[in-house]
Amino acid sequence: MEINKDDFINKLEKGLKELNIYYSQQHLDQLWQYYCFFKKENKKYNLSSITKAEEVIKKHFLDSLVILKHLDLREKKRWLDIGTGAGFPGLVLKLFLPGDSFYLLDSSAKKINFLNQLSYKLDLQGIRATHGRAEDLARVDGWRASFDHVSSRAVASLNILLEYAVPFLKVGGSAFFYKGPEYKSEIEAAEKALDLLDAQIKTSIKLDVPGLEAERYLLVIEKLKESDEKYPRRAGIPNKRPL
Ligand SMILES: C[S@@+](CC[C@H](N)C(=O)[O-])C[C@H]1O[C@@H](n2cnc3c(N)ncnc32)[C@H](O)[C@@H]1O
Repeated sequence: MEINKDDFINKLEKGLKELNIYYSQQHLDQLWQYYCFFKKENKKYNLSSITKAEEVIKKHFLDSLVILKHLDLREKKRWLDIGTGAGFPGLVLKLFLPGDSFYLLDSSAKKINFLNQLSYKLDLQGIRATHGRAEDLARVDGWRASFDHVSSRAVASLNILLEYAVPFLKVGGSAFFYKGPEYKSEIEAAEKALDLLDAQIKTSIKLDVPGLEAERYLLVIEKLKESDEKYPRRAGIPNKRPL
C-alpha cells in the first residue's frame, strides 16, 4: 500500500472540507476500506486505470460527491447509477445518502461481482448491484419509469445516455450526468433525443472538485412525459445509431 490510513484520511478530509460536505468518522473509515479493497482487487476485476490514492480521492471519490450540494435532500429517493463501473458515482453517493435506495447497473459481470463484495464488506443496506444493459433493464417492470434519479459518469455521449436513462425515470424525475468541457456540443447534438424522449435540460452547473484541473460539469435533465414504448431501442442500437 503506497499510503497509510492517516495520510489517506488527511487528504480526504481536506477535500471534503473544501467541498463543504458534512462527514463523520464512519464516512472516512468506509472510504478508506473502499480504497483498500478497490486497490487490492483492481487488476482482478479490471476496475480503473486511476489507482494512486491522491487520484482516487480526487477523480473518483470527490468527483462523485461534488453533486451532493446540488441535490434536494428533503425526501428519500430511489436512484439508478447506469454504467457504475467500480461504483462511481453510485456507491460513493450511497455512503452519504444512507436513507436513499441505490441500484447500480453495469454490463460487466466482473464489476458487479466487485460491488456486491464491497457492499457486503461495508455492511450497506438499501443497495443492489445488477449485471445487465440499460437498454434491456429499462423494459422490465419495476425498473421502467420507477426511479426518482438516474446518475451516470463516463458512459456515453448525451444523445446516447438520454435513451438509456430517461425511460427509467418517473415523470418529473431527474437525471444527473457528469460531463467534461465538451458538454455544450453534446447538448447541441442531443436536441432530437431530448425531443423524442420528452425530456429537457433543467440546468448545467460548473463543478469545482478540489485539486482537479479538468473542467467538470453537471447536466441535470428532467423527464416531462411518459417515454414512448419504442425507447430504448434494442441493446447496442442507441450506441450504433444515436437518436
Ligand atoms: C468508462 S466506465 C465508467 C465507470 C464509472 N461510471 C466511472 O465513472 O468510473 C463505463 C462503464 O459503463 C458500462 N456500460 C457501458 N454501456 C452500458 C450499458 N448500455 N448498460 C450498462 N452498462 C454499460 C461499462 O461496462 C463500464 O463499466
